[in-house]
Amino acid sequence: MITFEHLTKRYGSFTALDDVTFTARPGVVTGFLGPNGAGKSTAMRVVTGLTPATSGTATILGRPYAQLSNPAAQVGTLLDASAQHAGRTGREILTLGAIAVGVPRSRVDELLTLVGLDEGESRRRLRDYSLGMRQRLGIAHALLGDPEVLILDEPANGLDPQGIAWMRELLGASRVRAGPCCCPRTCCTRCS
Ligand SMILES: Nc1ncnc2c1ncn2[C@@H]1O[C@H](COP(=O)(O)OP(=O)(O)OP(=O)(O)O)[C@@H](O)[C@H]1O
Repeated sequence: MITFEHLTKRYGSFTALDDVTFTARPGVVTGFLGPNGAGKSTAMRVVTGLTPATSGTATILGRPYAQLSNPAAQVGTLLDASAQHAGRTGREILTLGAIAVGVPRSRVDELLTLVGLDEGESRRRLRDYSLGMRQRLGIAHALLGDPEVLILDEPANGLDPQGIAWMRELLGASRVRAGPCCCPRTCCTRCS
């Protein structure tokens, strides 16, 4: 569960978040929608402790991120798929992550398979990855500790259609669809 209570974030005189209150419930995929500049990424940065709030609170599983007892097993984040050392290979990045959070190296192989980065691709450097490959690696990184909560900022950005379908499956989107689809297009994935 993620909870925002009266969260406000100001950059100087500019208000990026203004008194935001909501709860993202467990077992549900909660989409965070809004126009460019609405403050979506800012909210995710605040709840993951990367940016301090001006006022109000943001908690994960009832605690601020910094007070989580075992953060990797509690929350996985993908906020910027390119925010890794560009000279490291995908496998090196995941292996370093696995060491940092204390999970076995076998988890790296499991996740590389899960996200579809095969042996050849996992040995290429991040700077040579496409955006979609970076996203896949970032998702693997977020899943390292098998966390209870996932916070993903535009995770489908750069994924091909097959990748988007895979992402929907991964997030269990089919389990949380509410109501019948009213889309008149036969190509709509909700109708198929
Ligand atoms: N470090 C910063 N300093 C000043 N202003 C910032 C900073 N970070 C974000 N902002 C501003 O806060 C507002 C919200 O930005 P944010 O990146 O959270 O929006 P967003 O909803 O994620 O947008 P997008 O859909 O384009 O990704 C924007 O107007 C942005 O310019």
